Amino acid sequence: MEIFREFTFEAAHRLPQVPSGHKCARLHGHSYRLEVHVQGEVNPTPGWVMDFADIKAAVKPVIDQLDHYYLNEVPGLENPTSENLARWTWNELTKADKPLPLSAIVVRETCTSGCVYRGES
Ligand SMILES: Nc1nc2c(c(=O)[nH]1)N=C([C@H](O)[C@H](O)COP(=O)(O)OP(=O)(O)OP(=O)(O)O)CN2
Ligand SMILES: [Zn+2]
Repeated sequence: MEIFREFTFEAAHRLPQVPSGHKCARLHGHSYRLEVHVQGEVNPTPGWVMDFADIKAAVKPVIDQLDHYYLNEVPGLENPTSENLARWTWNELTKADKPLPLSAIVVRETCTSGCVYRGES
């Protein structure tokens, strides 16, 4: 079964590789929403795949690197598209001592735009 927890953070960015005149080349900000999806068997005793609190604890160091930062200055996020942010988040989470069994990372920049990353290269 797959479970997820949603996180929010505020951050500024600009997209340095967009064509000349594109609005996203200008500095602007988003109230980002980040979903971390985890997959596993349901342990019958607690009745859950994993405690949501354990997902929150694992993701906190990642959110701490993003919230109220200028994403272009975060190492590895020099071109902070949703796609690159999703892949970067996945890579950060898999570097942990006890990595989460990730199944997807969802990044939403706005209410209507976002990206789903499932670990593909
Ligand atoms: N594939 C991607 N396309 C775009 C990305 C991205 O990360 N991946 N990012 C942007 C910009 O960051 C932009 O701020 C968000 O784009 P958009 O959905 O166009 O946002 P708006 O709120 O400005 O949309 P409107 O409905 O047109 O007002 C752009 N593209
Ligand atoms: Zn943007």
